[in-house]
Amino acid sequence: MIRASDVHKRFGAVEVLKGVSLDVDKGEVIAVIGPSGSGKSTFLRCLIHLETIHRGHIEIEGEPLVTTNAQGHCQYVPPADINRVCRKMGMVFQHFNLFPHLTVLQNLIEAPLTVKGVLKDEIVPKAEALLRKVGLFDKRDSYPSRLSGGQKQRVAIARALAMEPDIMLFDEPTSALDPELTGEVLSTMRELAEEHMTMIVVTHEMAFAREVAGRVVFMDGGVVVEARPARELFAAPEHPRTRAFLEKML
Ligand SMILES: Nc1ncnc2c1ncn2[C@@H]1O[C@H](COP(=O)(O)OP(=O)(O)OP(=O)(O)O)[C@@H](O)[C@H]1O
Repeated sequence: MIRASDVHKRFGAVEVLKGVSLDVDKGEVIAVIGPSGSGKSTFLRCLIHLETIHRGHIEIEGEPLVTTNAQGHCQYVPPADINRVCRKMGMVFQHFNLFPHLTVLQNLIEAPLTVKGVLKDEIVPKAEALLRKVGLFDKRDSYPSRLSGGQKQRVAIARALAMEPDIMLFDEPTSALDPELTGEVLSTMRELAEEHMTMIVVTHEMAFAREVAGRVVFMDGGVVVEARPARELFAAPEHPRTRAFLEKML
């Protein structure tokens, strides 16, 4: 569950998020769509504290990450709490961000061992089960450089899942892939959605947004223009900007 309200973010003098609000319930799958530069990735990165915000409130699974008082003073919770709150989320990036010097299995177990202090005997079978789930058990001992882009991204998803997050954030997970490799990644994500994982997916894959997301958020110019059930938004966009964007994309 995520509650984000009135989130503002600047890079230097440029305000790229101008009061973004979004509530995501447990088990919801949200697709965030919109033109390039509209602030989609920045918003996602703010949710998991890869970027700091200048104003607004963010609450993850009922716990505050950052609040803003009546005087407009923005305050994050203490660092230990930031880490604990952010560990409730896993993130998958456009460019996979796997550790190149570690094998596939080592990539999966690294954070559970070092960040969570899970015992190796406990995490290895879990990691192996996750690799089976994403269809890559046979790549257990391979290094990332030997994998295709689609395989790397499925490892990245399994690695995020190894931390047992409540929420998964995906930042354009198929944008760096050749078109023939996007399907395998999208079907892994579709499976997660069917298992009722709470997911926010920043994507240019309109078919995925329409078929898998429960709700679609259209962002433009650093604001949420409309956020509605996927079927409704695609069938009858309310805002002219949404309509113009969809006409270009579909
Ligand atoms: N680290 C940064 N420093 C300065 N400006 C940034 C930084 N990151 C993003 N921006 C700017 O913020 C704006 C929003 O970028 P963002 O990546 O969030 O957009 P987006 O909607 O995800 O775009 P795309 O679909 O192309 O990925 C852009 O103008 C971008 O250039």
